[in-house]
Amino acid sequence: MNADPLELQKFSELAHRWWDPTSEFRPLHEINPLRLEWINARAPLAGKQVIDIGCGGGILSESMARKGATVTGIDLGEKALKVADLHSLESGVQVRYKLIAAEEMAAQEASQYDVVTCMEMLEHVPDPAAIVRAAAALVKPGGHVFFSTLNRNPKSYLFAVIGAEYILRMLPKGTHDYEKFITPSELSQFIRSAGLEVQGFKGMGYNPLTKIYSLNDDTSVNYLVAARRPLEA
Ligand SMILES: C[S@@+](CC[C@H](N)C(=O)[O-])C[C@H]1O[C@@H](n2cnc3c(N)ncnc32)[C@H](O)[C@@H]1O
Repeated sequence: MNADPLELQKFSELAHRWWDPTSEFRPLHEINPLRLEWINARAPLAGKQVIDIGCGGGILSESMARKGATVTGIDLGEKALKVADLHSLESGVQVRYKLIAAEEMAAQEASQYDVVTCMEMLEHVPDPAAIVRAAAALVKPGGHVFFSTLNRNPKSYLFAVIGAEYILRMLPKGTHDYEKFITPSELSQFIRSAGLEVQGFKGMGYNPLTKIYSLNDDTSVNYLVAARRPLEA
């Protein structure tokens, strides 16, 4: 199984606070409108079949469903999925949540999705390239795949680990393991090896003075990447 039990446990222990915008999940709540609009601008979501890999409590999944997509969210965290299901019941926003590995879902539902998203998840798995391959298998020819993760360099260590976990205390200590961060060139290689085309990168920055996140062209810490499965000849 391509999963680290300790990583899953970390998110499980906090799962009941997933939808509390002042909790450890505050950064996900704050970046969500930015990533949602970025995705929706590249792949208008209304009417699309979407799968969200590593969906957690469903912050992105629900927001994509609100845009009119039919969304499936998958994760290996049982508690997070329970929270996601409960929240969907409360909000009335329908999402199909499933406890299943991305690789297994890819074997069951290959080429079924117009859009595949996998945000803030690759840096928590032992074999991120296998998740990228699963995403490539799930998307239809011509469909879109979006990833976000953390770059690996001294600046990202300083900002994403020391800054976010120890100085600003935005995230619990130990949330991120620097060794698992992925450079844009490594991720590009995973994407191309999986048969997808890289469409573009976007950086995401945080200003600790204004406490505001924004999208920019600086991919040195947090970044997103858009990819596409070529139309078959
Ligand atoms: C930082 S959270 C991101 C949640 C969501 N993608 C978002 O951005 O709002 C990471 C998620 O990845 C999930 N995860 C970690 N390892 C996984 C694996 N091997 N397969 C599926 N999900 C995994 C965790 O359970 C958690 O829900």
